[in-house]
Amino acid sequence: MAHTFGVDLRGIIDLLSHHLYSSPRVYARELLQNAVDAITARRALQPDAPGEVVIEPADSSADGTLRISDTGIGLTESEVHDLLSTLGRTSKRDELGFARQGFLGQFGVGLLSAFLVAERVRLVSRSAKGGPAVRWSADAAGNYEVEVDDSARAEVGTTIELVPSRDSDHWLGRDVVRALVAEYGELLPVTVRVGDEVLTTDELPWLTDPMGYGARVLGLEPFAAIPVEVPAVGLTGVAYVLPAGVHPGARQSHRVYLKRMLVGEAIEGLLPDWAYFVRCVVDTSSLRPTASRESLYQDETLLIVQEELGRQVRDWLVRLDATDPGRTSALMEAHHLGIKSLARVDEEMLRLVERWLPFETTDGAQSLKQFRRRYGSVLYLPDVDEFRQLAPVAHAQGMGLLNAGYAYDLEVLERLVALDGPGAARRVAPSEVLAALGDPEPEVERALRARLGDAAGVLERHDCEVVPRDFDPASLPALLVTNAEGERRRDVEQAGEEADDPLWAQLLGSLAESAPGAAQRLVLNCRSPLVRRLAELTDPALVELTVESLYVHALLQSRRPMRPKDTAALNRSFLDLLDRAVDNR
Ligand SMILES: Nc1ncnc2c1ncn2[C@@H]1O[C@H](COP(=O)(O)OP(=O)(O)OP(=O)(O)O)[C@@H](O)[C@H]1O
Repeated sequence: MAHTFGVDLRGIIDLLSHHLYSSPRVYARELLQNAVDAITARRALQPDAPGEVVIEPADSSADGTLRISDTGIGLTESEVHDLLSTLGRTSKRDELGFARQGFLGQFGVGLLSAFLVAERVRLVSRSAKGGPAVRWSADAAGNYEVEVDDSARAEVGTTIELVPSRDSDHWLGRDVVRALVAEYGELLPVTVRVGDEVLTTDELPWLTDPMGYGARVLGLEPFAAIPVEVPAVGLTGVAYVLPAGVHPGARQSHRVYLKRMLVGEAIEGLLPDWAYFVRCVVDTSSLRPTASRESLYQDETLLIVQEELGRQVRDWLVRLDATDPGRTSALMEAHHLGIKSLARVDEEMLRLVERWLPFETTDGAQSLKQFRRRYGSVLYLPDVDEFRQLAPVAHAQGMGLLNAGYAYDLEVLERLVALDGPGAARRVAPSEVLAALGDPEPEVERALRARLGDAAGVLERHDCEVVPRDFDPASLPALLVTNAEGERRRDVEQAGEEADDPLWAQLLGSLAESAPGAAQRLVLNCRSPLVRRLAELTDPALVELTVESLYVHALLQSRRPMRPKDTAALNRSFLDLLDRAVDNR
């Protein structure tokens, strides 16, 4: 024997309220949507039919119920039985089950959302197709009654009445209803009134005053408003470029209308990730909403839209560059991360970055283009600290260096090389910068080396070898340079010192020993008066103290993290120097 499923309506309402919709507030949207759809259906039969929705909030009606009336197509008695009393039944799908063009609804569950705030829903309707007026009344337990009553209503259309459930009065009061209708329905193509107040506007506000509207919905003055459209999905709107201060990790949140009904104001996925500094406001006729109607279905079509909108923003950037260079440079500075990330794969964006984006260089902030013009090729260091350490030295020798230590810098420069050839940019090793430094006067070097015998213990303790050189600025006495291998060895050594397990410490120790030569080079500047005086010292203890102090100072300058051994050296040398200074008074 065949049976049909029994459905527990309370269970379904609980499911909707707790798991599908984010808040009972959606009841207002669902009722509005049904009213607008009914008007759309009627206009298909009678193009000149009136189109108006009127809402009477519960606190202004005599019996404390909320009423929403429309001049839509209405329902016949058999439609009431068929559509209102069967879950999932809808008039908005065709025989094949596809959502019908022009309608907002499609699932056949929206009316149930009325039970999120009402204990009883009553409907009175007269169909444009003829037949007597009907009444339908249902409670949240799933009991309903239908009654033909031709005197119930004279005009074609429908009135729905909600009897508030316990603790839900505030959802049906004027202030909340007004706010909800304005939020969801402001742009609907029919007149919607709450009491006497019309809440809909005829024009799309982003067409009449794009910047003003942007400031209103974003809460800040946009940098620019770019008109966008994707005709294939009936999408039109504006992409707002935000002013400085958006975090690249910020979630995208776009304001999306579907057939002029608000889906949400924090919809994701409308633009590619790189465009994190752009917020869209769009209306679309055919992107798919999820069943809660609070977000968009992440399907192939949305991906195509994402790509197309990304392209339009990018084209705008290129056009801006041609027409308003000042603004382009301001924009680049505000949103360089997103634009750089796009430049990795897009040649025109790369050229924009090359022309406009300021990089830190030994000649101050400069664009790649300026820098190339001056030096021919871009010599860069891929590490911010290394750059900061070597920049003053390189600059004093007339060598141009660029800091490529920030996100996407390396990839941008590699792409520049791929397009313009190997001469465009090249990574330099710190040793190359050192090679550009001059040799010291032989007698100064000889005297210095003779003194350094007294500091052998200190140098060994810090795995450091001294290289005397002659360079500007003379005020900089020492420079500490590490190679990657040396850095690794320092790490292994430190791990060995901290390891509890002796076997592990031994293994780490043997790894550290395997690399030949000292891990660090302390480049002493023989032009510095301090280093010259070091060469003339006679007290071995003072030589040791001076070398260790120079080492610690150079380490601090290099901004590398201090290890426990380094902190101990800093304390020791500082206190010893202080001691001597006080003694010499
Ligand atoms: N105001 C109204 N005027 C005329 N018919 C209505 C009205 N409200 C609801 N209906 C009918 O009841 C059906 C069920 O409505 P319901 O809101 O549950 O689902 P839907 O609008 O079809 O889809 P969705 O779940 O996506 O909202 C509708 O398809 C429509 O035929």
